[in-house]
Amino acid sequence: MPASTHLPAISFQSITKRYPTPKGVARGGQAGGGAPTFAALDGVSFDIAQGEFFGLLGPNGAGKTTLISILAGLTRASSGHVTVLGHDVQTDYAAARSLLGVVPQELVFDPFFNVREALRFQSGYFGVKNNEAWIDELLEGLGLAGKANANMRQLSGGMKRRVLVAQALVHKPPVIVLDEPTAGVDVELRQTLWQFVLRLNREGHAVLLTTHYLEEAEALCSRIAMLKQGRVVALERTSELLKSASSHVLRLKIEGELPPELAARARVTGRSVQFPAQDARAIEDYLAAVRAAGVRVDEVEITKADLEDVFIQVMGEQREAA
Ligand SMILES: Nc1ncnc2c1ncn2[C@@H]1O[C@H](COP(=O)(O)OP(=O)(O)OP(=O)(O)O)[C@@H](O)[C@H]1O
Repeated sequence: MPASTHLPAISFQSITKRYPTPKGVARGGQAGGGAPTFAALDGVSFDIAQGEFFGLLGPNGAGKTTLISILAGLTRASSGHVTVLGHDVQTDYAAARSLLGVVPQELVFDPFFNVREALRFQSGYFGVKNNEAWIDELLEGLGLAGKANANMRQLSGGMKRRVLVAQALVHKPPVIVLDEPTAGVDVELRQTLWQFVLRLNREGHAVLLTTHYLEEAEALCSRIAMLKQGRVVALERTSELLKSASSHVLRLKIEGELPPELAARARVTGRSVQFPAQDARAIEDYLAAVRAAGVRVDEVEITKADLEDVFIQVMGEQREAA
């Protein structure tokens, strides 16, 4: 990799982004006495190292896409700086952009090209010549080889997403940004995509991933930042985050409805409920409380906490603190 190794792949330095407050929303304050605004991002700072696989997580509206838009130079921060391998995304845009491969959330494509042409065009945009060998590798690695001559209009949504990934990687960027790349995507594409991205990561490419699939983040990311209402509320190695959570989870399958005070402490998915449980005493207490509420228990399981449990715990703590 050409960049000097001590530089972070990405550095977010005190990023704040203010938007006008939509009518009827009570959130936020006033910037400089003008129209009311709210902070979609509020002093966000963290670095991603070269070669790191980093996860950016947060509920809807937390500010993930806004942060990525600022990184990609599509949106301007109200204050703060972002650098990509030392290049500022505002003052040194061309250099920063050429080091980034951004896979956007939305399916945007040119309907007049076939797949190979779209990739050649994108190579030209980045000034990369004689790129056929890498384009072939992208087509192969992303399961697109059979569609190389298909027009973009004829592709299914999943295939279009593969092309978007290939387009973002066509200039072999050292920093790869994936904004919810697997939303609504089938198992096969997920596996193809992760295999290919993991290969690039092993070869030294840094990856920034946003996803709502926490099991993917847990499996792939070595470090994770959690955003809530524009602020970083957790920034840790994934292994440390998992250790910090309640060590176990009591999972029950129930018949009936939990009383609200118990439901508020559980993760409820239909008939399945899960309680964070530090020790055997907590497990006994939850079981007794469920029984006392007259709710029938059909299945009981005690398992280790996963990233989703941590996420719910961190977001819950933030809610209580607020
Ligand atoms: N152009 C805009 N004008 C005004 N408000 C905006 C604009 N873009 C985003 N927002 C607001 O900023 C906040 C952060 O939005 P953002 O899309 O970054 O969240 P997100 O974490 O990516 O959410 P999701 O998981 O739903 O994609 C939200 O409250 C959103 O409504």
